Amino acid sequence: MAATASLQLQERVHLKNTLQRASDLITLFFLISLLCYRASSLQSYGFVWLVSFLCEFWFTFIWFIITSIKWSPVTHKTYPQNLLKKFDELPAVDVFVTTADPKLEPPIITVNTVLSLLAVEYPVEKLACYVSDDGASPATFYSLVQASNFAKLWVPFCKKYNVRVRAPSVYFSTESSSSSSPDFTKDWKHAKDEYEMLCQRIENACKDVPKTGEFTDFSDIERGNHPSIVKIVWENRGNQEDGFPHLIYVSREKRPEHPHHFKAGAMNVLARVSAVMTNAPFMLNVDCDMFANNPEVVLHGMCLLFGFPHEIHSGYVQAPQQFHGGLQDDPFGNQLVVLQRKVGYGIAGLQGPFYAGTGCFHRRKVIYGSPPELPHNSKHDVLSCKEPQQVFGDSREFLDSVAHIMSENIELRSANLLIDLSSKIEAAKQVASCTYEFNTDWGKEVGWVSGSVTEDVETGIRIQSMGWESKYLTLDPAPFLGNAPTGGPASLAQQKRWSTGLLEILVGPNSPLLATIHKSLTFRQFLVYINLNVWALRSLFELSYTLLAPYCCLTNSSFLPKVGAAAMVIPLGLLLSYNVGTLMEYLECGLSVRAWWNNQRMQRIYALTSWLFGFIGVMLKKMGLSETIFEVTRKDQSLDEGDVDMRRFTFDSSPVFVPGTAVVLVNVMALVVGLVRIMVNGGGDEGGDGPGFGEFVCCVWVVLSFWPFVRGFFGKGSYGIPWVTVFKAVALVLVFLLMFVR
Ligand SMILES: O=c1ccn([C@@H]2O[C@H](COP(=O)(O)OP(=O)(O)O[C@H]3O[C@H](CO)[C@@H](O)[C@H](O)[C@H]3O)[C@@H](O)[C@H]2O)c(=O)[nH]1
Ligand SMILES: [Mn+2]
Repeated sequence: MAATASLQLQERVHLKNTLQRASDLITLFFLISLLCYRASSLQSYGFVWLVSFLCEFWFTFIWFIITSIKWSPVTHKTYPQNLLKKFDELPAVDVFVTTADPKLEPPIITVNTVLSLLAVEYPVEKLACYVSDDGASPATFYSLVQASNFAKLWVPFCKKYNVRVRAPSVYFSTESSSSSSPDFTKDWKHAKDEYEMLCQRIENACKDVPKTGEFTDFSDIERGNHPSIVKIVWENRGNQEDGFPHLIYVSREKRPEHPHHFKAGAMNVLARVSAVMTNAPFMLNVDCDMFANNPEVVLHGMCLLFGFPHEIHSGYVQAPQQFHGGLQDDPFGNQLVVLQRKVGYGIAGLQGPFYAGTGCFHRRKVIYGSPPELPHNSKHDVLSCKEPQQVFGDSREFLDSVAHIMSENIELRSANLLIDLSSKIEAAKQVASCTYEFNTDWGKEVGWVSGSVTEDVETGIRIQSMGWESKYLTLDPAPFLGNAPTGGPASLAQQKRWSTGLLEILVGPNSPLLATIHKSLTFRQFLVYINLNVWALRSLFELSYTLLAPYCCLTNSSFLPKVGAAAMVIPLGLLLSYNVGTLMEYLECGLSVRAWWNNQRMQRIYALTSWLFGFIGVMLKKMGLSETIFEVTRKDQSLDEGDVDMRRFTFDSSPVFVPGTAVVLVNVMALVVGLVRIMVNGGGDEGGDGPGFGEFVCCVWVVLSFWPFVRGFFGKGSYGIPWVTVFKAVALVLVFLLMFVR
């Protein structure tokens, strides 16, 4: 190995963004002007002015952070062809897939992800795929067994014909066999027929689960109360020509009296189970719906792990969360395209992307808490002051595996993965037990950090605060593609979980603030995390600001300059520069004006629904009144582009819809009252202290942003806002009127 050290594996490319900077600065200029205007006349106005000032101060603060994050975008080009020239042998990678609920996450989705991973371009004896099933579902296990049978045909087929998308459901929905060689047509047809049969069998198994043989482990168990189940679905013994990687099913022990820490808990079990079995120095983790969309993805990942003079530069390699089958114009504002392009590349130029929970390559030793080796760092700090079993738990097999991983240069030393897996099952079950982590550092200094519902970001902070940088793996075609939620309830629930978890981090032991002061998180990376961590807090300012204009209309006052006044230039300039600036970003990324608007309005909706509940949830948790839980997002199997209904906002009776409904009611009411008053008494911009053009524009803007809710008042079934929600919203509106408008 390391024969030709000069061969480049990656290249850092700076992206030009002069226009972007100018546009962001203009908006910042208007924001600051607005603050100065408020500050200069704070005395002469009352309460409304003060609230406006505080909100605008907050918006300026956030905009300053965003401008700073986006300032110097970079991307890294990767050269996998050099990898193969540079190293005689590639390092081993353990691949982790998590699933939690066969109803919300149909097994066929997991199967497609697993098949795409088994078929990647990488030496098969260097890969092992572990599936964690928190649902302890025999249907999921059965599906994996069936999938491994299909893989015997699918993996060679993909490699023989260099198939580009190796998730069969996606491949067969887009490719056809026409105009190809007769050989290919025959093989294609065969693979397609077999895949359809696989789907059929899996569908049947989901209805009527087998209970004999291998499946007896699943009989008479509850998903929250059962022993560890570890099963080797497929063992690659290295004796077949067209082999494919090991496939192992893991369902960790669960008992009602022990907390299981949701996904963080599942990841930690995967880390340990894989350690006692194959112990690869690298791990790749994906969610069950995130298939490998680029067959060379692991090679590209290795380029970023090995492409730098010092490993400190790539503690982990994160691919962006990209989605497939997205609805046209992004009606739920969750495809994150512009965010990844503008903010993502910006972060890539700082300490590196935050860990997003899926599509990420990790170094095992980093997950185990190893700081980067620097002259002033004593090696393996964690290990130096405590006994290994206090840190890692007391499985002998596991401790041996740790010692091996922590030893010098293991990452490139060839590991023999062709071991007898079945001899490791007992050790694996032990480390998958629900008491294994007691009195150890797991979930704290070692492994995935548990305690917040965004374990991903928190784990990333922990890693970066040791000084590690991370790298952003962007490829064309995209490295991985997942499933973005659709409909109101699922989208709002996901945003609620994110905002909850992010705020939990801010006030927890891994707060980026502490990490910057006491550890090695850089200042601008701190800004990256602050921007994320305060989502829930943003809701308070957005809510206040949303209520300002209706308040003014109802109380015959104003918070914006009048049309004739010179100061009106400021809010007008801000409105223009912000909207034109953000619209340009969407157009630049090849998206439509509609997509821009949908994202704008969904941001307002998320802020006043999900993020607000995130804030309340964290407050309740801090007061000890409730716990935050990880609600799994429903994964839709097929998104039909032409289906208008999929794009429409849906509701259920969840309280999360109440504030949005109330906001619409207040704003509509304010518009009516304000207009009637002007018609009767005159006023508006010409005279008096009453609301003018500015306030009316604000009310209309809010109503347009909440258009899905406006439609919801008239919709039927899940398209309509349930009556209970409307009643609760009316009650809130009454409270608002009684408190502020007398
Ligand atoms: O108790 C649990 C709960 C969830 N999961 C798995 O976690 C993954 C993510 O769950 P999902 O419902 O899809 O959440 P998303 O909001 O789509 O996930 C994003 O946000 C999460 C943090 O909130 C990260 O963990 C994910 O990686 C990231 O993709 C899925 O594979 C689940 O099967 C478990 O294994 N055990
Ligand atoms: Mn997901």
